[in-house]
Amino acid sequence: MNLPPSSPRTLSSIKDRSFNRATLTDDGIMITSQGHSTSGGRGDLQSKHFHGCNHSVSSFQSTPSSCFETTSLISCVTCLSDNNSVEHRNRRHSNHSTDTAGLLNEDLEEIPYSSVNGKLMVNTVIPYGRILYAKYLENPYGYRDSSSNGSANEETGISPQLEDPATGNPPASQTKSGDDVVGAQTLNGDDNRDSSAPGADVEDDDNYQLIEITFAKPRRHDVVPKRLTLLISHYSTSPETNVVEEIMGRSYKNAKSNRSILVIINPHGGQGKAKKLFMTKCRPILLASRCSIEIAYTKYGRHAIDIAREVDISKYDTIACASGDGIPYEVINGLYQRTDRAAAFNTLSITQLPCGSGNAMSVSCHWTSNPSYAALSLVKSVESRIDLMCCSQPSYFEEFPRLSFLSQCYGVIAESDINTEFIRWLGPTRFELGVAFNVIQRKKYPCDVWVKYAAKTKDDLKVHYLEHKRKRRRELEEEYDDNSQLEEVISRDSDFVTTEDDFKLKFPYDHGVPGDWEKLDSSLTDNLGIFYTGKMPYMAADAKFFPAALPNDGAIDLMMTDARTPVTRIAPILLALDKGTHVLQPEVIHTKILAYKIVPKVQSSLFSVDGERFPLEPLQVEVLPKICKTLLRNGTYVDTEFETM
Ligand SMILES: Nc1ncnc2c1ncn2[C@@H]1O[C@H](COP(=O)(O)OP(=O)(O)OP(=O)(O)O)[C@@H](O)[C@H]1O
Repeated sequence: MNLPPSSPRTLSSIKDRSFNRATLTDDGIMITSQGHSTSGGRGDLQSKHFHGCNHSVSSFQSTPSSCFETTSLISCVTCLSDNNSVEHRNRRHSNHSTDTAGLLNEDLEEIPYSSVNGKLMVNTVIPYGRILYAKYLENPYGYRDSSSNGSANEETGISPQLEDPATGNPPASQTKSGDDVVGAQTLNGDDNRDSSAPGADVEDDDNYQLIEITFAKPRRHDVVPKRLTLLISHYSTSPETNVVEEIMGRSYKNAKSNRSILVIINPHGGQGKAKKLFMTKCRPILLASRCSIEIAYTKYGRHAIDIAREVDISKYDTIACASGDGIPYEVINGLYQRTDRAAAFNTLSITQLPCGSGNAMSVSCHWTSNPSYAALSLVKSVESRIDLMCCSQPSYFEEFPRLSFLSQCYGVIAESDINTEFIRWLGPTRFELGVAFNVIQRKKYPCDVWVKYAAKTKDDLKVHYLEHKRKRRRELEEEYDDNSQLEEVISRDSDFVTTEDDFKLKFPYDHGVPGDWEKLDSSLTDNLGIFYTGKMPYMAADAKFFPAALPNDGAIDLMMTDARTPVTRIAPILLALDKGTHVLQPEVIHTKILAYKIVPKVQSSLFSVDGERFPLEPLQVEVLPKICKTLLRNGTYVDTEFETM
């Protein structure tokens, strides 16, 4: 428990008057008055740079209703919010003076951490979505933060103390004893501040408590943890309220705090950069949020299957794959092979920190391919249920079918994904080159396909999509405008319990194709170009292959093309992939299905399942509804804007 000072004694005798005062608003902690600055011109520095709010933009940070942003903007508070948001830029330019924006973004980025405790503009709001941790500070009366024992992991020796995000080292301001120095400011007033300076009004000190918050602050393309000490009025809640608990409650609304995470790092992932990306971009955010983390490195191909098969599920609530999409695929399959698999899927949320070359899971679930933003999303996300797909082929189904969370493909895309691995050094370009090469050749991949439809036509599909999406949105936003009810809805989703029955296949491979499945017209399947099924909207950072995919609508999205389609038509279709509008084109078949079987009729080719090579054998797949828990930012996939297409 994070207890306030045990006596209502005031801070009025504290000589130091340099802390900013703040209050809690619906959106975040708002600075209400400035402590006077004695830091040798920080204020000057701020005003000097007043005009330059230089935000960078990344296509996956566009989050109109993001929990990371504030909604009521008194100042340009989003400069402490999502600086990569297109929405943010628009609002900034329409609603606010760039002056204020420039101050917060530019200057705080250039100056050391301690300066965050200097003058912050009045009305600046630090959104709850950015607050990682709050605690009462030790004060001159000897009250100590009773909650600051953190969650250091004894086995790994990982300390929850903040580290330099760039190096992973403790910050220079940490004392040898391990006590945190609050920036350059201490309550005993030995920082040469002039307590009689203007702005040091003392009359209402009774109503303030000294609280340190740690928040995720934009720095260049990333977010990094920063500390800030504030005098926070408890009249912003009620005098009896524990302000720190109130801040933590609002900052982790619908999210689980203090996660216990097993991080699996593929050291070869992301062309060998995965470990460094995790250590420098993700770990500081997780530790600042008081998550406990243990790290396991994959030592050989498919090692993550063994790790997940053997992991002690009582120790963790989350497995975070600091990798590409290959490791989550292996983790899901390792869990599936356990005798206690239902318990494993009920206990653990499987998530990705995008440190690989293919990061579709993070783009879809955390709405970003940036590792630090994904770490922030991880700690703030809602535990949500997603459907998986169960794949059976003759060579392995009797031992264990394979679970797929992302996609299966055959034809042009499969060959471009897998058969271009020898030019891996080209990065994502290799895939695009492969597709272009195969499409120009108009290469055909004959096969037979049977499907069990969930929504057959494009009109049916739109209805299905809108019904499921609106149902969820209605639950979250309209019907449940009261917070307690909203929490009820969200917990209803995460409380869904997987049982062993949920793993039983409705359509076992050896039972043959059921009579109510439809065989697709052979004039199409004998000339197939692309066969692609998916459960997440993005297959890569700029490939919105399945704009109608939903986390748990109980259906798989299928798209197909005919290899005879003229190149002049197929080229614009492929070029529309970043917008997702390719599925609207008449040449593209787009449908929702519950299950399918595909029997290839070529001598040499392959299947790609979640980016892994699978044998050229008949493949039968069915959806397993809501079987897996993951972390979704705001409880949904990234918005694809499919309804407005
Ligand atoms: N130590 C290791 N040695 C060899 N292979 C490994 C090792 N660790 C993991 N792998 C394999 O690396 C593959 C790719 O992993 P991941 O998806 O994390 O990386 P990636 O950078 O996105 O690569 P890809 O471009 O292949 O998707 C997986 O099949 C996994 O089994």
